[in-house]
Amino acid sequence: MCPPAYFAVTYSINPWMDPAKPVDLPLAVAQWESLRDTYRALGHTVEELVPDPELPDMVYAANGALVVDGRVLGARFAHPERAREAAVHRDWYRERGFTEVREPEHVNEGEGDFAVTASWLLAGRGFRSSPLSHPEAQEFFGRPVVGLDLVDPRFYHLDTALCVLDDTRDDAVMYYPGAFSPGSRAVLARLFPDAITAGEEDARAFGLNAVSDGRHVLLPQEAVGLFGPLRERGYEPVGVDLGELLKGGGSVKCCTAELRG
Ligand SMILES: CN(C)C(=N)NCCC[C@H](N)C(=O)O
Repeated sequence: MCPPAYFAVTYSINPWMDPAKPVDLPLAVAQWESLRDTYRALGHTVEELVPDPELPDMVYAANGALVVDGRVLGARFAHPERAREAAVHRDWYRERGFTEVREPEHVNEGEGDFAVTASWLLAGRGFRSSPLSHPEAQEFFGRPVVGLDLVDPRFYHLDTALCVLDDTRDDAVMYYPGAFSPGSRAVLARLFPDAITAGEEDARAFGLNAVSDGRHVLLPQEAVGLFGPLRERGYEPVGVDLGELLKGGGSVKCCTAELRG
């Protein structure tokens, strides 16, 4: 995770960002710290990246890379405003002893557009990551990639529309069908017949931008419609308030890069 010490909305690269709407920075920091402390209270280790004053979107750490089995596919950002973040992440992994760190050829925004299930890498395209990043990831990780077309600009990254609930025992996900093309919706229905499907209101509250450890699911507290279906499937929803971070177009998952292996 990366503390939002310099978080601000000074440009607009997604429909949620409005530079005219002020950000309450102390509140953003408090909300972020509460998320970090919740992870720690649940027994997870949290590492912190050092924020850069010139990179206001760095708080969305999930965009910096995809890590699977200890192999790191770095990011290449679609917008110049975020381009310099990619090297910060790659350097962090190298300094931490990760030896397989790849600087990608094609645009990919890390876990923003890649989700890891037990069987596949799900990969979003349409707004940010290049379709060419999909075969690049498949080759690098040796895992089958399932490409999914995003069609609603409000849900510009895969992780704004789909959350993996369990990536070990089975392929459990929740998603918002309206974010995907008809063909991709059919693929999701075929791969995940038992998925939780979210309505538009919970999707707009960024309820799919959640993090699951296989038991607890941390998600925006406003996504109330997802709490019941999660409990029915044996998960424990943990609502968090990240209202200030939503002004940049991200929530729980965007703030959390997962280190797998
Ligand atoms: C899933 N993740 C990581 C995200 N959706 N990231 C949020 C990025 C927000 C940033 N202002 C941007 O537009 O790039």
